[in-house]
Amino acid sequence: MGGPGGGQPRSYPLNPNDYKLLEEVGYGASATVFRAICLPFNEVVAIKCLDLDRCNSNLDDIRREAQTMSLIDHPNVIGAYCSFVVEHNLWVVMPFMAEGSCLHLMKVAYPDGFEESAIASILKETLKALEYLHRHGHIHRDVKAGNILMDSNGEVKVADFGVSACMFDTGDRQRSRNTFVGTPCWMAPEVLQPQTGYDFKADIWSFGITALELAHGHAPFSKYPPMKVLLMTIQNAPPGLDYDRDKKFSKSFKEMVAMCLVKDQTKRPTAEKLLKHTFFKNAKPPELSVKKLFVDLPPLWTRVKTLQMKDASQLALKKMPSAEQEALSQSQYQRGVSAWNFDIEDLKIQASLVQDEDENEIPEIKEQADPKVDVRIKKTDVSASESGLWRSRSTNILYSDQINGDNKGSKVIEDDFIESDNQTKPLLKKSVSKAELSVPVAETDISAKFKSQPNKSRQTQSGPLMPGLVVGQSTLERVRTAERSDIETQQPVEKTPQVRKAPSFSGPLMLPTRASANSLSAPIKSSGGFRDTLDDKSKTNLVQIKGRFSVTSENVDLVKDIPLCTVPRRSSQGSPLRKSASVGDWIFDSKHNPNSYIPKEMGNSSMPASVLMPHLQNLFQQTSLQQDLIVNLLNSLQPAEVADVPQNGKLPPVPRIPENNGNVDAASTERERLLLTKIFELQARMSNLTDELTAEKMKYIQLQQRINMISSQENGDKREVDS
Ligand SMILES: Nc1ncnc2c1ncn2[C@@H]1O[C@H](COP(=O)(O)OP(=O)(O)OP(=O)(O)O)[C@@H](O)[C@H]1O
Repeated sequence: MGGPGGGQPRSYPLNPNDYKLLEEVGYGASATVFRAICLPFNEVVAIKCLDLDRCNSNLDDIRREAQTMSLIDHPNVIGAYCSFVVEHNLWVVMPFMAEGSCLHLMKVAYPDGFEESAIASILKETLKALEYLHRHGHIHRDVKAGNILMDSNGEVKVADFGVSACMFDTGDRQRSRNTFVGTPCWMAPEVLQPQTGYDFKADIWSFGITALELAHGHAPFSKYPPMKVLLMTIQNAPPGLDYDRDKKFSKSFKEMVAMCLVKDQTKRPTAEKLLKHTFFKNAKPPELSVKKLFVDLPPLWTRVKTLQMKDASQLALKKMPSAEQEALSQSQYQRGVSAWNFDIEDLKIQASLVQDEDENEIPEIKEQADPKVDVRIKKTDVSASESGLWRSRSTNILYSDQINGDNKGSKVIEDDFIESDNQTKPLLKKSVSKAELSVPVAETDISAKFKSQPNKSRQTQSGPLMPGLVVGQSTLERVRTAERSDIETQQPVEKTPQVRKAPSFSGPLMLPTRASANSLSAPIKSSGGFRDTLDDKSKTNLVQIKGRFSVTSENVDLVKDIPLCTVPRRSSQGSPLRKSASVGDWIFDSKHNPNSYIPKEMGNSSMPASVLMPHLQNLFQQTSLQQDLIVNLLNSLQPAEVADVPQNGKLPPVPRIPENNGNVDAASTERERLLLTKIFELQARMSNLTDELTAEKMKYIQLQQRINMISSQENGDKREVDS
């Protein structure tokens, strides 16, 4: 059978000299995509150049990934013809999609979105791809207009499934992804909530968001900072097509979007079911409705260049953010979101601190238009077996056990894949030897040229390398570099041709400490798909892994901030905790610290009730609040850990999370102990206060009795005097 997208199978050369790189046609967090010619076949292809320097995986891992990639074969999922290593880059050769991504197209020619007939066709093709992926146990997890590619005949393919995620999720890619443009607008609520777990229905949510993106030209909430978006996704009603504002769209379109954007994932339809919706039944073939979108447009590379220039000039005009904004941004990013590693309560606190100048406005800023609000929170770790699967025509191999989710050893099955339109057929046929699986490493002239050009040498951190041989490469500083952070927008535009500047990570969006990456392309499991290795830096900050999520030391900072041995004295106005749903309102005044401010006279039973009462009330209030705090702290732990918390004040053994295989126990011990110690302190404090309160209540009752006695005595005396 054919390669990706059908056609005759043929082995694409694995030597970079057999390809001529032409224009740059796209760029992502980790890669630059070029139009290229495969010289022996005289065929136009796309080559995605991924910088391996930013990948923590060794070559074996990469090789394994490349093998796994070869699973995918569907007309609506972009596959790879072959892949090979060129020095410190992985080149992935794939079909060239001449019209680029829907996002690019909207940015260039349809800022307010496409018309419904085009949307229906694009979405239908996308949904077919999702149905295929889900049926084979994979979640795309990055469905969005930027990952839907179109060819000039109207063909639609979903991209970015796999290699980039799996290659870069364990290390610097995290940093690059988190400082790169993008917002969490597409993420389903359950994905944002560590406790809930998620499955392939998360893609259906993202699909619904993508529908809105195609309808409006931008994703909902795209004008807001990421933390705000996260909170809005969790707390607000789901976005949708408005019956008044979106009059031009049909009822069935609105209905379809509403079905996808249901917060309860179990109530969302499967891709298969959704395909049967009237909206898709009536969709025209893409060659009729999509093809016409490109009429009169310049070629893709010209559009990409125009976009880069436009974005560059916008950035130049953009005001520098104030010092406060920068500080806030820095704090948000450092403490709130670390890739997928965040604590939702911390996030809420951080989000609540974001200025809300125009919260009620309809979001207008286009996706990726404002670098200040951009952060990518998405794919992180992808283990080999979980990764996206790109076909490698050079090997045409896949592992049956990978398909079946069986991890026992790699039984190799060979050759071509069965076209998946017939959804019931198995993916594979024959078998070949494992020895044939290796991804060749090309030691070539190009490698030498890369090495020999000092200004084109490898970049530090996240900047993908710009191969020196690229023809027609942009002469502008890559806008994407400038887009990555506010601080980067302040840097002068680099005019030097063919030199890619290493992106700065020192700006407001810098994430100096980051916990591990998490799997995003895991085979479908509702939760617990986590795992992978942690980079060194993250290990030191990792406190705990909760399902797929890690809690970093940043996450517990707020807990740490809470005074435990002394009653907190934060005012409701000044405390960063005051808006937190989890911590409650710290309304105490220092005057009411029970330790130091219970009047000595309290011990005196002759104290009048009117004096005693306010103190008792205050004590009671404090105790309740502290109880709340303890409950919240306990809630922030996994149930198993809560069960482990001893009642005798001794530290429990550090909880072991099954997924981490003990790898991070050592790293988490310190923080966990700290947290637990503080919980015990709070418990002890609460118990003391409860005792005090009980004692005071007793005194109060005694006082009342004495007052009653005295007053009845007085009344008796008075009556005697009167008589
Ligand atoms: N086969 C292709 N043909 C034409 N253009 C492509 C092709 N593949 C990718 N592109 C363009 O390059 C861009 C970046 O590609 P891709 O999304 O795969 O990179 P990435 O680094 O994985 O991005 P991301 O940051 O979304 O993870 C795409 O948005 C698209 O515009």
